[in-house]
Amino acid sequence: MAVYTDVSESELGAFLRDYLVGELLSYKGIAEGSENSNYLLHTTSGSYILTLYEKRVDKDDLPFFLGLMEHLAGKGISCPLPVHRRDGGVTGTLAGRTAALITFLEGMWMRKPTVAHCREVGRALAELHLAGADFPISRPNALDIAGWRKLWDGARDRADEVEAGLAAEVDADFAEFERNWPGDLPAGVIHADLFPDNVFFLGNRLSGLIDFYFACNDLYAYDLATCLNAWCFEKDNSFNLTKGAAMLAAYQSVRPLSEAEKQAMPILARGSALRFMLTRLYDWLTIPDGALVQKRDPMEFIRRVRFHRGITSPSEYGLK
Ligand SMILES: Nc1ncnc2c1ncn2[C@@H]1O[C@H](COP(=O)(O)OP(=O)(O)O)[C@@H](O)[C@H]1O
Ligand SMILES: N[C@@H](CCOP(=O)(O)O)C(=O)O
Repeated sequence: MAVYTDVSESELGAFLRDYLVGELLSYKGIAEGSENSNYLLHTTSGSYILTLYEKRVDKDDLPFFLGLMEHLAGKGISCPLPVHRRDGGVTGTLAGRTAALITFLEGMWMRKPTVAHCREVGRALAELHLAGADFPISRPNALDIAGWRKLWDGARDRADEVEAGLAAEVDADFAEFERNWPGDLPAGVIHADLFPDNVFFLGNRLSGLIDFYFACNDLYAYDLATCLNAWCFEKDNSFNLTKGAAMLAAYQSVRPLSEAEKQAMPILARGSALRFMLTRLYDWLTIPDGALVQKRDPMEFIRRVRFHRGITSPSEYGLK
């Protein structure tokens, strides 16, 4: 459960007086998510999500994240909107944390995504890339290779507790990424964490995207590689070629990939898998047992790294 910070009714009531959202009727902590504390609120004017920003969100980045949601929504992307306070601001302080209120999005995330869902996500990701292209603020990716390195420095000594030999394996990957990571591909605003729990559906139709708190400027194809990792592997860790092909074709129906982007897909997918393995590993080793958050398995993503290491052609992802 991701509620790191408790909020009392009186504190919340006082916080809401700065907004034009009516009277608080009820609120409860949301069990899902892992980065921030989230509450679902019902007021006399409707439903809202209250987010209290925790450790991985730098408060100076909030104008980027919240401004991006407004920008994308203005371009027709279905995503939450920050609710403005009476004084025009979009953040306040609650229970000692910076906090924001955002609009509630209808829909639910897919525990078992199908080919049709993967297709919808491919198209939505490309639309997001196009819609974000003229967003005026930029934010470097804090989880680029240098950011991975910092996580690794904090986890390496204990990595072999998770699997014998993991430290040496990841060291070798780093050496290759630091030598061969592509730098000159098309780049712009990316979501950077478009996993199934961040995409809502009503039936088979995508109803919206949430959780822009890793969004940044980086390679578009890297964002697509993250979606391949997040959506197109089965529970037994096998890659589902039909899902991959559907996602990639749908993406390209909106934003065709250049030949260089296609050729870079194996290393991008492998790097993206390592990035998620590292945040998971770091959390696995540092979050105390019994904390109210569901820890995610780092091994799921080292298996993806291994899969991508064996890819010799982008066509093995179903890329045309
Ligand atoms: N705008 C929204 N509308 C409806 N539900 C939301 C919204 N934002 C978040 N949620 C709910 O809160 C959960 C956690 O949100 P998320 O942004 O993924 O948190 P975290 O950043 O901590 O991972 C989501 O899985 C969803 O159930
Ligand atoms: N998607 C990441 C974890 C980030 O959690 P989210 O709830 O903010 O999407 C992973 O699977 O490791």
